[in-house]
Amino acid sequence: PIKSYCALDGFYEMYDTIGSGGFAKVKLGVHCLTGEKVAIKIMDKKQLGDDLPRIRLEIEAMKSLSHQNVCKLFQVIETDAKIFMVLEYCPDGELFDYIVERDRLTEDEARHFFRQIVAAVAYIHHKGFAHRDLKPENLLLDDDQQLKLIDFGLCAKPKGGMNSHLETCCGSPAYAAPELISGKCYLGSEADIWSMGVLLYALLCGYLPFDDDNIAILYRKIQSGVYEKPEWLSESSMEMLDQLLQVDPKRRITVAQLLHHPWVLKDCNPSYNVQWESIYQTKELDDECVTEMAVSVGKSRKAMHSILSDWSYDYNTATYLLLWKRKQLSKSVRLMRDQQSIPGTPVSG
Ligand SMILES: Cn1cc(Br)cc1C(=O)Nc1[nH]nc2c1CN(C(=O)N[C@H](CN1CCCC1)c1ccccc1)C21CC1
Repeated sequence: PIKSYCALDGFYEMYDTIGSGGFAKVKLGVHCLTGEKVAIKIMDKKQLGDDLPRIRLEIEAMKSLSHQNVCKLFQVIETDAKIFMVLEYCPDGELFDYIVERDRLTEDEARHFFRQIVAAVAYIHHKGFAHRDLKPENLLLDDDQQLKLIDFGLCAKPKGGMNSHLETCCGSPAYAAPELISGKCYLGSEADIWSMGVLLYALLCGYLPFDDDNIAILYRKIQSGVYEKPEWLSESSMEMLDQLLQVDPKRRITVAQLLHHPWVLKDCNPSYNVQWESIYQTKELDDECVTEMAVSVGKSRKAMHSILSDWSYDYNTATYLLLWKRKQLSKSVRLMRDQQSIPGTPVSG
């Protein structure tokens, strides 16, 4: 462990910084009770300034999201000066770097990733959220080529549901939908679909469909909807891109149609519908995990069950979710036992 933060002492061991953005940095951490690696996003409240509400929004959004392709929030720690978000660690970094290293992906590999992006977006839309900043930098790889969507700081949960319009122009210009950059009211879901088109183009081509150093020219290119179609694109890929990159949002494909689009489902066994449903039933707690936690602190299962049912995103929530993640990966559902607390256990070494 390197630098320690007293708020984390004894709960997490801190290691090096793996990412730093404007007002935050992300450090690799280890959750002491399970030994699982986590990514801890550390924000200084003073530096955040009036960005603080964005972080509150990101935290509330991530608390309600539990999906195999959405980066999981395990715990939130707030001190006078800082906010710590304990998040899922993705050891293989950003999809952005994965594409750059390979120039571009084959159609099959692009489809493998695009399917997961469709699943994640369908799920967050179903939960009433639009991400509004979909790009390869916000998609991380875990150690078995599974994508995890991150950075919900710009997401929107429209008051009137997913069919009510938004105004704020935000996100990264090259991925922004025409209606969003022309200052019109827009539907977050439709803007996300456009960004998925830009994302799919980046996967298949290795560069952006609309690009220019001059922002005004970039906007004109986006609003024209005209983009180059390199010769390595198949007919079906071009058709898929056309349906995503429709300038008129009403003519753009919807996420529901994407879920059973032939290009998305190609070479899939028929039963495999894109798993947009979350494989996590966050509601009922896993008995084996609850029991292991109860035993390790000498509480009854009933007492531990009611503590965990509050979902207070404290250390107990993190311990439960990390144990549960281990169980999903058929790893042992065991906690590090504090040697001293069990009488008669010889303290090793
Ligand atoms: C880059 N990298 C290389 C390896 Br190997 C692992 C990683 C890595 O970052 N893994 C990782 N696991 N979990 C996370 C990360 C990074 N990460 C992030 O949240 N990373 C974002 C990256 N954004 C993309 C565009 C702007 C910033 C970030 C946000 C604020 C400050 C710093 C970084 C989380 C916590 C969710």
